[in-house]
Amino acid sequence: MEALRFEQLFARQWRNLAPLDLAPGARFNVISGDNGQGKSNLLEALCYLGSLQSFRGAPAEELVSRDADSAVIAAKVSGPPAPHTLKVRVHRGGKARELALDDKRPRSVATWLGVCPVVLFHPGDLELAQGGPDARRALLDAILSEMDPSYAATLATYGKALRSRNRLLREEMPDRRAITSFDPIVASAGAVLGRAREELVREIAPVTVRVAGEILGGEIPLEVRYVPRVPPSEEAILEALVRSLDKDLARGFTAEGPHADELALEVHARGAKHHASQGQQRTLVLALKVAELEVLAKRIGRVPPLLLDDVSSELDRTRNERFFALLAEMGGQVFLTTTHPELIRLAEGRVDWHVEAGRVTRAV
Ligand SMILES: Nc1ncnc2c1ncn2[C@@H]1O[C@H](COP(=O)(O)OP(=O)(O)OP(=O)(O)O)[C@@H](O)[C@H]1O
Repeated sequence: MEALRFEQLFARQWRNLAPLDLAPGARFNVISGDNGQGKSNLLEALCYLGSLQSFRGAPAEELVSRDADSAVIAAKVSGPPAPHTLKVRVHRGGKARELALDDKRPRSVATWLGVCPVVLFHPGDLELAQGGPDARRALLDAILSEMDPSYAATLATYGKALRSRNRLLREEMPDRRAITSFDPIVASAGAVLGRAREELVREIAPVTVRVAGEILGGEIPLEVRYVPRVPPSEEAILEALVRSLDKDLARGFTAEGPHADELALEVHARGAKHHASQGQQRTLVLALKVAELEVLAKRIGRVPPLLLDDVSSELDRTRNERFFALLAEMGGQVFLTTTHPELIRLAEGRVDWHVEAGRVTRAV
């Protein structure tokens, strides 16, 4: 399968980066440097070009260099069906960002997002194994929204209806009729979300288990399952909403529906949060990201770039080596940041970059 690749990256006034104009390697780009030098800022620029979001949740204000009013990042992207150029200008002070796709305003944000989707791992993703179900649901929703803009629209419809229903549940004199008027929309949108998530988990679960097994060097009894609160059918959700109305009124929120579904990650048949070692949790999260990459590649017919922030510090030496061996077998362009480039056991197709005080140079 062909890969989507960043062929040229340009940045001006982006965070602490000095003016940047570089031609990344087609396979592995190892970005090293001490703490606080700008490695993640570089990865954030690539991620923003692909997803129009900062993976640190930063507003535009923070992306612009402290002594500038606006920042520009741009890239040439190669890969089927055609090469493209992406250019974004973000401003300080609330002015809307400007997007140029092949030098023209894109027809929609969805058009832009379809050009070069990326898969990102950053240390905050450990929340997927160590935190509650919210982060895991959000991962499923993010993957599905990336693959299908209509999923994102259904998610927005569901969220809006749920918030309205919850607001009415909390009123001093709740109006049952008004509350239940939202049930059909919660049920129909909810069933679409639940079925799509169930299907996605059927695809990512075997990949996650296989990859985690490979990194851990053997079979561990690992399971990845979708556990819906209510079976994802319109009738079942509607029935559950009716059944729990009295309880919902007492608690002031809607208990039933896909907002309460779980993506269960289990080791030895117990939740990874409490029963997996830190190394196993990290492995599981990296394996989930590789699964995301594989599933996304299959759906869009191209391998998206993989961005790994500070991945070498997540695993011990042996597991690191196994992880990099696995990456070497997979196709596609990879960018990874590290403070210890010597720990990155990649021989072929490797280009090293060094970042110091925001200046990015080719390392030899
Ligand atoms: N808008 C901004 N303008 C100027 N400098 C900024 C801006 N935002 C962040 N920085 C600086 O960028 C640096 C952090 O860069 P970055 O997060 O990329 O570090 P890193 O090399 O990934 O480090 P670590 O290894 O610690 O993760 C800090 O020195 C910070 O002060």
